[in-house]
Amino acid sequence: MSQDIIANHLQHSLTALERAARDAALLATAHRVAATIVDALRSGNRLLIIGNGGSAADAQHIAAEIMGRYKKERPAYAAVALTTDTSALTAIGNDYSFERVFARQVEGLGMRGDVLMALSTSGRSRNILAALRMARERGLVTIGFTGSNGEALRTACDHLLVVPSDDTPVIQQIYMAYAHGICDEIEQGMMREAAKE
Ligand SMILES: O=C(CO)[C@@H](O)[C@H](O)[C@H](O)[C@H](O)COP(=O)(O)O
Ligand SMILES: [Zn+2]
Repeated sequence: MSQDIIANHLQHSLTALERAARDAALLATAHRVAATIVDALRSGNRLLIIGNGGSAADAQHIAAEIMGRYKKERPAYAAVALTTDTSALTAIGNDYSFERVFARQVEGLGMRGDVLMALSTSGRSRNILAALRMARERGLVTIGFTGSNGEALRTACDHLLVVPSDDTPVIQQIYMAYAHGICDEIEQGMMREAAKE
């Protein structure tokens, strides 16, 4: 092992990313996730995305790819990160509890057929689990992105993408690599379907 902390991080990330890229089950889940989101968007439903910390930033990043554009010029698709409204987050956190910050927004905004995408490296964040339970109650499709210790999310999610790492930053990097691939597939899938109309 080299003394170079940054080089070590890159090497460790690369090894985990190579493992993730070769994982056929993971790739199959990612294709199902993209197809699920295309179905929902084409039906006029929305993609809601949640996460804490770095994953809150990732939630916003993914929503921006879908609402803005990934690579191609096309109409906007309905995606929103529930991590951005500081008034809602502080009011709900203050008046109820931090555990409710996403569940309450899912209760208010989520409609049957919408998709909730939950990013949690540990799979144990209580506000994420509470939001997934609320999503089920409201008839949303639930998608989880997590790391190898995130099996707690399994029963709460219709589709669970488990990245083969237990290191929080590396999990985030790999699920963003998958998320970019999924955004590409969503954009191409939506444009293909629109061209048939
Ligand atoms: O970005 C990082 C670490 O890389 C942190 O901000 C990290 O996201 C936070 O500790 C989160 O609270 C972790 O939550 P989760 O992924 O376990 O649900
Ligand atoms: Zn991070």
